[in-house]
Amino acid sequence: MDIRYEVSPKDVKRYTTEELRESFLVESLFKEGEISFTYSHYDRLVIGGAIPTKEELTLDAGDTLRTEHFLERREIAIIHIGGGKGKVKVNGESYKLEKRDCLYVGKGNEQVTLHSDSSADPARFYLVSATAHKNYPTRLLPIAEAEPTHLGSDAESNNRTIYKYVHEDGIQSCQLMVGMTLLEPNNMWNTMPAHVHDRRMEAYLYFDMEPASRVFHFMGQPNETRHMLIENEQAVISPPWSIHSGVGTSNYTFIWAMAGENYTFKDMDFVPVEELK
Ligand SMILES: O=C(O)C(=O)C[C@H](O)C(=O)CO
Ligand SMILES: [Zn+2]
Repeated sequence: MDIRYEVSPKDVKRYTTEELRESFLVESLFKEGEISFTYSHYDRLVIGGAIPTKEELTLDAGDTLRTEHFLERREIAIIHIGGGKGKVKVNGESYKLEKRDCLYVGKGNEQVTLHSDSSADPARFYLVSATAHKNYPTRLLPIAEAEPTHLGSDAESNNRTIYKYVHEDGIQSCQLMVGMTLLEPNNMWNTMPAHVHDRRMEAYLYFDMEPASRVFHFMGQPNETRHMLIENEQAVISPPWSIHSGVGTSNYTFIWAMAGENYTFKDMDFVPVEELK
């Protein structure tokens, strides 16, 4: 597993572009026939990408977790982000996923495998996992059943729809909160005005982008902002002390996931634009 350690905001003030990217950007999560994981020491969130082709792919604790199986002390959300139809089997029970559907699998499930219906058009799965203390039931939430919240405006170029999957009023979990935000065409900004939530870290996966499109992802303490250039299907680890906002050269979709102290989506400290530096 790719390991990312926590770093102090004091040190980040002096980071070069390369150092910022080494600490916070996950460049290649999606490889055919593999599951790739990145382990962040911020709240021990693990993010991953999987593209099963002919063979199924199995969630495996590897040497990093030092547990018998991946979900021995963890919970996971698996979101289908593109490609053909796929399936996730949990202890032999099969769940069908199409684009934007989310499956939550609780602590203690020993056997989790990922499958594509067609190896010529494989499914692309994003995985996000946090530590867990008890089992919550496995639950599939197809996008058609997820509740949309519309935010922003054309005037602010941030007309977008948020679908919450795993949260206090949705799929129940120990600490994982997960959702997806879609920007309307001609709308490029997410999460501006920006916010921090020192109680929770967050990870963003940007996708649905053309190969030549980029998102300028803004991070850092509100009075010391930095940015990183993000390509399609790349992820950002956002420390609890950092803003997480972006503007694209075109519209895009992103999956946000949080873990940490509280389980309150609305717990955000907004920063007026005039105060950003
Ligand atoms: O579009 C947005 O705004 C978001 O999706 C923001 C994230 O949900 C977030 O940062 C939650 O803390
Ligand atoms: Zn946030």
